[in-house]
Amino acid sequence: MRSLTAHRAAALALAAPLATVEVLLDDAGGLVLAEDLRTHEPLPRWDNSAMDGYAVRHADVTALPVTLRVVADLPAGSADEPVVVAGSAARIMTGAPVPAGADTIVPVELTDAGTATVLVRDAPTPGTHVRRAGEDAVPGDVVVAAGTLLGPAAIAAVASLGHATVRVHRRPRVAVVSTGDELVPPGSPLRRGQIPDSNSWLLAAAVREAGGEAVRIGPVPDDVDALRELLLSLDVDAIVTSGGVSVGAYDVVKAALVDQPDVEFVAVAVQPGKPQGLGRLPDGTPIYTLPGNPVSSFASFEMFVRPALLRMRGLADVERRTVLAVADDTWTTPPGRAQLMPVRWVGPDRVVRATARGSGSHLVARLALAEGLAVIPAEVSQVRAGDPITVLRVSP
Ligand SMILES: Nc1nc2c(c(=O)[nH]1)N[C@H]1C(S)=C(S)[C@@H](COP(=O)(O)OP(=O)(O)OC[C@H]3O[C@@H](n4cnc5c(N)ncnc54)[C@H](O)[C@@H]3O)O[C@H]1N2
Ligand code: MOO
Repeated sequence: MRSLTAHRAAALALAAPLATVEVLLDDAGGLVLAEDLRTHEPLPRWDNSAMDGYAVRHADVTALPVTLRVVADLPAGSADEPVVVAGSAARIMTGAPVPAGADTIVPVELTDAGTATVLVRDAPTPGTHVRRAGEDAVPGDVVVAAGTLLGPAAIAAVASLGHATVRVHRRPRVAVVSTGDELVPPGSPLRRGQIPDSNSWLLAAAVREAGGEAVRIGPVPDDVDALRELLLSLDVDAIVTSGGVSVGAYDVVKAALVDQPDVEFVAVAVQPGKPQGLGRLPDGTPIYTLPGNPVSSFASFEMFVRPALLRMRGLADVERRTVLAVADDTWTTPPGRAQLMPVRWVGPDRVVRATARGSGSHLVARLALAEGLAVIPAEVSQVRAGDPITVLRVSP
């Protein structure tokens, strides 16, 4: 059996950052920047006021109180260029350029708020409340680096540089194909033996949550030739299938792809998720064939597909944040296989199994309780209450 780590590496190796496109800033959220954005100007661009008040020469406000002549009125956005000479002040609002001659801002609260003259009752130390040009960034600084996920803060930084568009990696378009003659779309009546297809919905939602665009196909019947034709006709960046990869008489995905030279089927030392396939179709499209049991599909997507999609988006860090938690529960794990146990939090750092039935790969209803996936190494045979365990956080 192949180790969990080795199969993760093989899955990731199939992925590369996708081509880049220029998008409007309004459409950039959640995409990954494809180029370093440097500033050519100091940021802030000029010294400006941090307070509504008066721009003064500090030498004029050492003996207090003092009355100064108001020589200008400077709202934010003012293009005026007054000069503050001895005995004068400029009324100034937060964000307006500090006029020549002035070196200190006196907040309005320390004055009589006059407009022709101003009585300054108290004053801060020299230079106070002046936001200096270049204190955020200086010309040549990389402000937003290639590979940055464009969240609200990064988009603000891009906008502050004055860019209306950005070059980003395309989102992966991912086809999700669920297979199995027993499956019908949710909402359809069920005859004996049939169940609703939940995996194509699970995987499509997981693709979207990983920042991809999902093309949900299915459920498709166990027809080897039709499935092969379908898989080879898809024009997408990656394909994820569910079901049909173990050793059953009707394992359609395996049968449809067994002749593909660049697709391999392996047993991975992990529970759930043992039977796996991956590789490339003749046109180079990466394909991940996940086992059909719903918890296996969930855990396999998390382990093998999600990191690959993140890499296609242009991210360098493709790992989930892990939490070192304490088990508040006791369970056994399969010998010689890593275990991926759905867990939920019962305290800030304490977790229990999402369901007392554990990591059974068919427990799709109780999967809804999972907030994390505990990764128990293959060499551990039992988790006891109080043991430290590593948990991937799969919900916010
Ligand atoms: N003799 C053996 N049998 C099995 C082995 C084995 O090593 N030897 N491995 C078991 C393990 S582990 C897994 S995992 C499953 C994987 O099987 P497949 O990937 O071939 O999946 P199917 O047989 O198609 O389905 C398994 C199970 O999951 C249900 N299913 C499938 N697709 C969906 C879907 N879209 N939505 C909801 N549920 C789905 C399906 O009805 C089956 O109950 O094989 C074991 N067997
Ligand atoms: O590996 Mo299967 O995914 O245990 O049920």
